[in-house]
Amino acid sequence: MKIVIGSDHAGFKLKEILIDYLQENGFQIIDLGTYSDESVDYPVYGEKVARSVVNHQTDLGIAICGTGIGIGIAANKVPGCRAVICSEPYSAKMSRQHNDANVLAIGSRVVGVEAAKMIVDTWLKTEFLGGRHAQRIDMIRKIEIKKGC
Ligand SMILES: O=C(CO)[C@H](O)[C@H](O)COP(=O)(O)O
Repeated sequence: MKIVIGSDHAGFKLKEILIDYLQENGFQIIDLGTYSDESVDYPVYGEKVARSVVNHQTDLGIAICGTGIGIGIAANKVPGCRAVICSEPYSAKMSRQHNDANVLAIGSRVVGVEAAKMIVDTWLKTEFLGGRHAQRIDMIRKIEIKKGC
């Protein structure tokens, strides 16, 4: 599975740790930056990660900023992106099963490294259930069309 990952400066260190962790576990990683802890703007990286997934260059995306909130909001502005901001594994699991979330946003200032690994593990191994949930995803897509996205 090909995973795209991106962060701002606040998420940089956690991004590097998760890249090593995921590569050790057999995932192919595309790292869209940032590449240091010099201050940058999270919307740039949220958009990059979301576009990579929505354009099918990668299967799923991980986006990290200080809280996960800003980068998750930015990612969700890209039509077709369903980013979820998660700080515990239950929501990570449900976001895949029910919402077919395609980007996971994590707050490096909110969750510790081991918790982040657990959230990522859960999210990546859980599959979308389809059925009634697929109809609801279709309704979300229709909202995007209505907005003229
Ligand atoms: O969490 C974030 C957005 O939701 C950012 O990482 C955070 O706002 C960056 O803050 P600073 O520039 O003070 O390091």
